[in-house]
Amino acid sequence: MTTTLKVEQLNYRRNLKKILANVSLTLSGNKIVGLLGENGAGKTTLMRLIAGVAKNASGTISINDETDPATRKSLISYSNPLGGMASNKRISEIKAFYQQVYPDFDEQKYDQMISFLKLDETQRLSALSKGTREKFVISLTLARQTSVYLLDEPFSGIDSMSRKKIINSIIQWKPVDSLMIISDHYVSEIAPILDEIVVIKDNTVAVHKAADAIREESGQSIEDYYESLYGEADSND
Ligand SMILES: Nc1ncnc2c1ncn2[C@@H]1O[C@H](COP(=O)(O)OP(=O)(O)OP(=O)(O)O)[C@@H](O)[C@H]1O
Repeated sequence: MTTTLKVEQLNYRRNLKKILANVSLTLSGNKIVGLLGENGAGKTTLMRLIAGVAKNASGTISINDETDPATRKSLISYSNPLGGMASNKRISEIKAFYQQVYPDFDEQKYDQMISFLKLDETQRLSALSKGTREKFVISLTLARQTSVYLLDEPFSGIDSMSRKKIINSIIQWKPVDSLMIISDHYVSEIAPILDEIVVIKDNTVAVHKAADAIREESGQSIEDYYESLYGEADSND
């Protein structure tokens, strides 16, 4: 079944500060969507709201017309940064925990990924470098077989060679008919795998376009187009 994620009239404040306003977005089909925006634009917040980790927003979020938060959660694999895990836990123990909690966890796929990413399962969380920890989070997130994947800056600490390797492999790890949303500041690196672009600017969705349409209509690369949104006068927004 093709996945449809619908966000309607989402408004979210934190400590009285407006973070997201009137966010409406429909993403549908077997796609990889780039979620772009400056630091503090609200990308993580939007992912956390979609994933049901952040609460108390007004508006509705549905996946395949399912709005119930618990059902929605079961359809989403979110790249949780493992902040709640005890740092003395080994990779193998955290994987076992994921397997227990998520019936959709595909062990074979996980094994393929940790071998591809050369992770040592005996290492403790506290001993992992930033990049290695991110590789582990990517493996855990993509090992689940879900309708929606939310990858929040998954490669920020990963060295450039591994990053390219992972980006090139994401298409084969992503289940057919699933929807994947990736936020990243390395726009030129992820651009080749993106089907659509969503830009969060001034607390809302400023752009939602197909990547090919951007290239054809503007004659620019995704990165140049994205940067041009900030170079021009705000009267264009
Ligand atoms: N725990 C928090 N308490 C108060 N405000 C917060 C908190 N976390 C985020 N915010 C605010 O919410 C806004 C959006 O932050 P968010 O982390 O969603 O941005 P982002 O687009 O993901 O940024 P980045 O690219 O730097 O990761 C920012 O103004 C930020 O200051």
